[in-house]
Amino acid sequence: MHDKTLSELATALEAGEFSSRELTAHLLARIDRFDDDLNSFITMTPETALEAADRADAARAAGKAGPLTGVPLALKDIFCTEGVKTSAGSRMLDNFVAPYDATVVEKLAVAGTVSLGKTNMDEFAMGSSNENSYYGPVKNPWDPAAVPGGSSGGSAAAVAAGLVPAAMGTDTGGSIRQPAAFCGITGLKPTYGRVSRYGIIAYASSLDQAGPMARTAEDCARLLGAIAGHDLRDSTSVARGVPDYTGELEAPLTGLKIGLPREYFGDGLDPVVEAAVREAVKVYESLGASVREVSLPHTHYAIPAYYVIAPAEASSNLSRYDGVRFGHRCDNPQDLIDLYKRSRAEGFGEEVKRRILIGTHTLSEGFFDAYYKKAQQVRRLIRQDFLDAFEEVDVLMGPASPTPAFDLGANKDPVSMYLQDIYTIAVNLAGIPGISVPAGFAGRRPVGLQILGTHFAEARLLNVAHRFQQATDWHRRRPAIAEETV
Ligand SMILES: NC(=O)C[C@H](N)C(=O)O
Repeated sequence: MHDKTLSELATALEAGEFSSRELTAHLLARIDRFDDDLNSFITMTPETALEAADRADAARAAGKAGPLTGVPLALKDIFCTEGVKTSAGSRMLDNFVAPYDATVVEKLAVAGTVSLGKTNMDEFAMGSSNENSYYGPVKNPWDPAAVPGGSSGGSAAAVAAGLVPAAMGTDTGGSIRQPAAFCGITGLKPTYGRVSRYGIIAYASSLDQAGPMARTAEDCARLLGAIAGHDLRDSTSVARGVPDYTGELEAPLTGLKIGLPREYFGDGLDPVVEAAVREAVKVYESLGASVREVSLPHTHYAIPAYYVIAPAEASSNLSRYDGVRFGHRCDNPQDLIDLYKRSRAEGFGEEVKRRILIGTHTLSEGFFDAYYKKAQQVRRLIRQDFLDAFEEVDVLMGPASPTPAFDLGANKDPVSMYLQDIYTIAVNLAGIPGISVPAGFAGRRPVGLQILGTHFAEARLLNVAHRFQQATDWHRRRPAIAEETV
């Protein structure tokens, strides 16, 4: 069963080949068997999963099943789930049981999906390797010496290893697309405002966006349809109808105009990654697309602008963890200041502290204009680069990451880790959608092709990705662990 994609599982459930309970029990057994080593889950919820599976089977028997009824999945541990620990990968929230469901969680439950548990992640989504988790690093299912990417590394690894057909991630600067690329799966970051952020633990509120991670674009289309939409509880969610994202998957690509940003093929790009991306572009030409070079001239400002804006917003969002209301509280505080100081010193990890310090500094009096305001101005220029490019072409293509998955422990210096985000973070600054699809290998390690579209062009991106997956089989390749039986 675990060799099937989410869409294939939905069809099999509908045909009565097996029940949701059987499928759920099978995947829970796989997680039990393989995840001690992989470490892709922080919390498993087997009892509630089996109950949800039974409800799904009952709904189907009563003729009330929808397209996702009974389909198992997992949630990054950043989505609040009522009655379940929601840690954000941090010691600070190790004791936090969310009192309510995030909108995404609620919508997935209404759609009849079955959550198996909460996946590992970089602490508060800060990282590109999953090495910043309080719960330890996650291994890449393709190669245990490699990282799975981050921050949604647990979600990506769980899908690649065949523990779940899909998982939810969040992407502030690449956290869905880069781990998807490193683990050889498909990951979509929707337009900012497409999916409600209500109940998602906030990192950088003007950049955070949730999206699906699965094996195929078709699977992502089904899931996006279930989670997208306006939400009165998130004022940044956009009041705009949700199209049927599966409806346009098959549209032919004749006449599609592809732009290759010159800046995405420069220094620092691994030649094997570049070759895979260029091969993928040739596949598109054979499908009737035309290709031209374009320029996104402010690309090199994206990392500095992001690493001012994201820490600034994080320093403000993370000020709520004070040891008073919830989260980690130090033992025997002497007074209020001691309580704040020690609770925060003990609860946060190193990278989170670094970003709080940077963010607090850039927002402080005398520095705000020089850093934060300037970064916001640069952000506008970056957004304009994309809008100009989309006047000329329909989609942009390039690598999701400059290298394939790197070795655990290889990027100890924070700046070299930040440089990993070179091709993904401008997309968040601009608010546009992006998808990473499997496009080859560098040795055993997968390579991702990133496809970008203008605001709310998700249906087009999914169509472009789906057609590629009909013409190639990279997304069908599986690591040895996914072939192993329990
Ligand atoms: N959260 C993300 O999208 C990952 C990014 N590397 C960051 O650390 O901010």
